[in-house]
Amino acid sequence: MTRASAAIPDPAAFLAQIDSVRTSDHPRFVRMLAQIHREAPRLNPAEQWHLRYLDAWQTAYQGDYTKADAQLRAVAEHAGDATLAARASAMRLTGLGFTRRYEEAFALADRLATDLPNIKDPLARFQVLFNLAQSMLLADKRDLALNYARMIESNLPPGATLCPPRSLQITIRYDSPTLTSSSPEFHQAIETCKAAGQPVYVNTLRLVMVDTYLRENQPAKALALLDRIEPGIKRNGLYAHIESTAVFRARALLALGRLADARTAALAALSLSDPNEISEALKAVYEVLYKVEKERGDTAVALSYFERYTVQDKGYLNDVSARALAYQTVQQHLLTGKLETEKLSRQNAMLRLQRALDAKAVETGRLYILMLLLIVAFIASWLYRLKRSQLRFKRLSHHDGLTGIFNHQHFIGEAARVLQASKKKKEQACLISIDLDYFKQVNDTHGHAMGDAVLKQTVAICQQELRPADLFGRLGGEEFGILLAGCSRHQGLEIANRIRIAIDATPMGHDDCVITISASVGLASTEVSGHDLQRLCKEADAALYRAKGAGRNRVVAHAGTGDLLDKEGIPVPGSTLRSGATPVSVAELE
Ligand SMILES: Nc1nc2c(ncn2[C@@H]2O[C@H](COP(=O)(O)OP(=O)(O)OP(=O)(O)O)[C@@H](O)[C@H]2O)c(=O)[nH]1
Repeated sequence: MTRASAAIPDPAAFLAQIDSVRTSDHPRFVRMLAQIHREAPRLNPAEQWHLRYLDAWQTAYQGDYTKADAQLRAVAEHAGDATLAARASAMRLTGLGFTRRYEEAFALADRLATDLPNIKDPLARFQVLFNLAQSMLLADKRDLALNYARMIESNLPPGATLCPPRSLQITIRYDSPTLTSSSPEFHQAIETCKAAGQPVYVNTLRLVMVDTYLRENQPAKALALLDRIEPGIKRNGLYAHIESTAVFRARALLALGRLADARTAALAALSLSDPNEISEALKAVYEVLYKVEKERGDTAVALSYFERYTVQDKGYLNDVSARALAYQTVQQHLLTGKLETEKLSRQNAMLRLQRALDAKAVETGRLYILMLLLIVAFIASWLYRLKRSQLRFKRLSHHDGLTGIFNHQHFIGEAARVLQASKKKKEQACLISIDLDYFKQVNDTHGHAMGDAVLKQTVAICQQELRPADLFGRLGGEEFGILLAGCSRHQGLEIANRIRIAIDATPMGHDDCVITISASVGLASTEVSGHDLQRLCKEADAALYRAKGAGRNRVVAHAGTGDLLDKEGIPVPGSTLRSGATPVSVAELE
């Protein structure tokens, strides 16, 4: 929608301008308001709400506080503009006071006071503070009202003058004995507002001055001042001022003894208000009428006015106590609310603490479980290592470090056990004793390392000829023992000779140094020697000794006739046991 044809080129600026002349030039305010209303359909939503606020303000200005309150509430709740909402709420405070909705007024005052730090717009802040001061005045909390007035004074919005806070301070001190018609601050406030071009404030202060003259029993001065200010008051059209002017005029005329004029003025004042309402103004009007009629001697009419006066007086007193009560009630509610909130927040804190404790307990529990698991894992790993080293030590204590086969001690122990079992099962077994020939020469010629390599390779060759059940051990330097379980003497001789041949035939040593070596073998069998290990050892050693003596590289079996093997390794009774080209002699033992 275009605004090219609009008479008001910038509605927002125009609205701001209307806003600024509300009290300084009220007739212009009314004219401008009517002007922008003609263009209302062209306004955007924000401008519409601003206009509605100004309409509400004017409604309150004219004295229709109930209607104004509904309008202001709509602005506060739906405008979606925090500043305008604060201003509308501030305006509502005064109207709620006038319509005697004191509890609502004080509750709203409290909300606004709490929200004050968030109200950043200087004009809105000014308006909130101003109306808060007035609501405190309503509750007869003059000290609080003065505090708000001073806050306004020390923090004026741009373009504002000292007029509003100064006149507010005078209003707050209204009725106080320290404020007289000659108090300099009174006159200074009037001058400040005059200089600021604020006729509404000037009139407020002058009306307070009129009332002060009346209280000081200076009715002539009061009347003179009223005569002077009445045209301006009528021009500005502020209902509260018009009503006060009429009432003060009646009071002044009565005090001057101008009974007929006083009566006329009082009836004029009465016509401005709803006679059934309770107000300070009506109370004053009925008092004037009662006194006028009494002076005139019309007792019946005087009595009827007196009755209305007492109703108003009582009503007014009730109203004062109602305000005080409402204030106390709101404070009590707020206090209860605060206590309730504190209680709730204490409970919340307790709950939070409890939750934190529970969480800590769970965490501690987890920590304990973790620690326990760690301890268990540590113990398990420690036991595992212990077992492993036990096994290693056991193995080391049972086996020969160089070749890995049983050491002498373990071999003897195991051999005794196997022989024992063989004896029980009535099985035969053979004990073979192997000794490498001229091994010293290997060490001397090729070094100790070469000797070790030969020993290991000899073991490997022997193992190829053995069965899993056979026992194999290193009995000394280059001497080995084999116990063949479940083995006849002939079988034993075959195995012994295969071992001898294999040793003799296998080149040993390193890559760069290869040698051949032979072994002499002695054999004892349970068939001849029985199952006693000691005897078997002794007789196998003796056979070995004989093999060495007979020229080495041969197998000699102890006793019996099948102890000699031919060159193919077939046992031949009485023949020589030898291999390859090496001439070997065989001795038949015993
Ligand atoms: N390299 C090495 N040599 C060993 C080991 N144990 C013993 N010997 C050596 O084996 C040699 C055994 O020599 P001797 O008892 O004289 O026997 P031999 O030289 O084999 O002669 P015969 O048995 O008579 O044929 C010694 O020189 C020992 O030092 C060992 O573990 N490693």
